[in-house]
Amino acid sequence: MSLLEYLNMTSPVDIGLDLGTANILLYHQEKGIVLNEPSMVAKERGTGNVIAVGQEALDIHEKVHPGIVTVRPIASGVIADYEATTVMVRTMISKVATRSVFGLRRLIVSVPLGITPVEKRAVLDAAEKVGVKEIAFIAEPVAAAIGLGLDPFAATGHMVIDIGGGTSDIAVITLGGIASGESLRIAGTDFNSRIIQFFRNRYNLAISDYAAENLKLQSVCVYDKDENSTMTVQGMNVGTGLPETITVDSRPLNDSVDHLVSQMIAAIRKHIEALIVKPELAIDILEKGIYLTGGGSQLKGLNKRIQEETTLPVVTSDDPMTDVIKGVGEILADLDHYKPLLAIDYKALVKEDS
Ligand SMILES: Nc1ncnc2c1ncn2[C@@H]1O[C@H](COP(=O)(O)OP(=O)(O)OP(=O)(O)O)[C@@H](O)[C@H]1O
Repeated sequence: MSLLEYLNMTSPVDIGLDLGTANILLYHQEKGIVLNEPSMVAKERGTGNVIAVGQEALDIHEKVHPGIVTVRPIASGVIADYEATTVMVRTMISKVATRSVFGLRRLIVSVPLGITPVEKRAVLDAAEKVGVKEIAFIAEPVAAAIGLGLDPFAATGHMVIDIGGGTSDIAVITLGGIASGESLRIAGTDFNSRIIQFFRNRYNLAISDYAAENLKLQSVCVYDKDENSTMTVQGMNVGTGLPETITVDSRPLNDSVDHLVSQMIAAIRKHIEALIVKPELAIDILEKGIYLTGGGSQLKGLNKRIQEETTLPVVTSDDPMTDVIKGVGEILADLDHYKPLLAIDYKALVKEDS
C-alpha cells in the first residue's frame, strides 16, 4: 500500500451539503455524514472579520462577548449574509475535505424550492474557492424523499413536507418532478420569534433565543390546546432592568403560536387541493399519507394536527434532521440514476449555469 493510499488521499472527493437556516450538514462519499453543526458565524464587531463558524460560533453566541457579533447567515431559507455564507461553507468543507491531494470533485447542495440565482451564486462562489470542480443543486423535499427511502421517479404521488428552521418545503413528487409545491417562509425559527414576543408582551420579560428554543422543545404543544403544563422561565424584566424567574402556564403560549400552525396547514391544504386536476395523485397521498420531515416537524402535536385538519394519514420520519443529507448521499452514490432530478429542477451544473 502506498503512503497516499494509507493516508486515504488517493482520489478526488465528492461531498454533499445541506445548507440549512439552523444547521449545516456535510456528507462524504465514503464516510457518510461527517459534519453537523449550527449555521452560525461569529464576527468581530468593528472589522467584520469572521473569527468562528458553526459550533464554535454558537459557543461564543451563548457567552455574549461585546466585541463579537454572531449571525445566522441564512435566514428564512435565504442567504441573508452573502460574505458570511461564503466563509461558513468554505470553512466547513475544508474541515472535512482537506486530505485528498486530488481535491474536491463534486458538490451536491440541497436548497429550498424557491432559491434565487443570487443565492445560488453565493454557494457557487464558496464552492469555487475550495476548488470544487462540479456542482449541482437538488430541491430539499426531493432530497428528503430519497432520504426517506421513497422513489422520486415512481409513477405515484408522494407528498413530502420538510419543516426546517427557515422554510417549510411542501412538495408533491411524481415521475421525477414536482407536481405541486412551494417553499413556505414559516418554520421553526418563526416559533422562537413568536415565543420571545409572547413573553415580552405578556410578562414584560426579555428572554434569549436559547430560552425560547428550550420552551419550544419542552413546553409547546400544538395539538391538544387544552393541555397545560407549568413552565419556569428566566429573563430580564424590561421594566425593572433586573433578571427575573417566572412560573406560568403553557396554555396561553400554545395559543400564541397557533396562527403559525394554521398558516402551515392552509398551505398544505392548498397543495392537496391543487391536485383536483390530477385526482390519481391525491389518491396516492390518501393511501400512503403525508411524509413529515425536518427538525421543525418534531414540534409536539404537529403531526396529529396536520392529520386531523387534512384528514390524511401522516407518516413521521425516524430521523427528521438528517433525511435531506441522507438523500444527498444517495444521489452522490448513484449520480447517473439521479442526474435527471438535478437537471430537471435547476439545470445547475456550474458550467451550464454561468
Ligand atoms: N424536538 C423539536 N421540536 C420542535 N422543533 C424542533 C425540535 N428539534 C429541532 N427543532 C427545530 O428544527 C429546526 C431545525 O431543523 P432542520 O435542521 O431540519 O432545519 P434547517 O435545514 O437548518 O432549515 P431550513 O431547511 O429551513 O433551511 C429548528 O428550528 C429547531 O428549533
